[in-house]
Amino acid sequence: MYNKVMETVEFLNERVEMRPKVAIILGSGLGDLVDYIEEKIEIPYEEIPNFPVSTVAGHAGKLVFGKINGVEVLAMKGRFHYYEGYEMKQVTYPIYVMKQFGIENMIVSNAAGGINKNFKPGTLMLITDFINMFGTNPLIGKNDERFGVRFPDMSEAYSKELISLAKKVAEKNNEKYEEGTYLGTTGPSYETAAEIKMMSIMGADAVGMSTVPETIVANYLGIKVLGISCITNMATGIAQTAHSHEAVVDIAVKTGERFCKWVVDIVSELK
Ligand SMILES: O=P(O)(O)O[C@@H]1C[C@H](O)[C@@H](CO)O1
Ligand code: HPA
Repeated sequence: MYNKVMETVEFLNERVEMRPKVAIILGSGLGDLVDYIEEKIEIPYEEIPNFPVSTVAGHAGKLVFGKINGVEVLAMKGRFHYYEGYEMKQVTYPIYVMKQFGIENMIVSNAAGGINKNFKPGTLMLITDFINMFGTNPLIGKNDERFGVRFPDMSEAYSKELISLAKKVAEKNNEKYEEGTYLGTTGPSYETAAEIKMMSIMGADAVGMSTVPETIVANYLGIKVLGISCITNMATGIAQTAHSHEAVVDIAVKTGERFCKWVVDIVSELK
């Protein structure tokens, strides 16, 4: 895997001159953030050696390099989900590439179902911790010490420093947010009411089908992570309405402007 990652990095080094230290992974319906990126260089995943290709509606599938208020960034418009049939090593492959490319801070976002009854569709939730319910871990397999240690610490899965920056920025700009624990599960079926009841007892505030594998690998590699969930619907049993991915994307797009403004303000402070 190490050689494959280096081959991908070499390709990117040849294609772009920028050397961003900040990466942003855009969740379902949140891809409009790329409109805030200037001096864009876009590379579709299919052109990138060894990169998987995204198959989900609402996920475009390209790397976007550029600047936000003068800060160089690398955005992933379209991520890889375990339920698409990828191996965990494929789902998290871009994070390995980011690390070798020089990324130090990663902002990871998602659309999620709200379990905390104080939330409503359109709530932006700062992720303070995760619960891994994928039933597997992206680091399973022989460990390559060039990447990280066998038993990585997860006591600060989401960087306290980045969380406090995000809060400071939100308070300064009157941006409303909540905080909570994100529970990641495989999907692709949405949860049953009984599962949501269990997840609530376990301490989850929101549920989704991504983010946890990327966060585990980023921590393993020594990349600081900030996570933001866009609550697109109340989870099964909390709201009595049936779910659809179209409705999830619709609410994410509608919340997108507030999400983008917050992320732009955070990135601008990461000079
Ligand atoms: O990529 P994210 O986590 O934002 O996408 C969520 C989870 C599923 O992929 C999909 C369900 O509607 O949206
Ligand atoms: O209710 C949900 N469950 C799982 N993933 C989701 N992504 C958006 N909403 C949801």
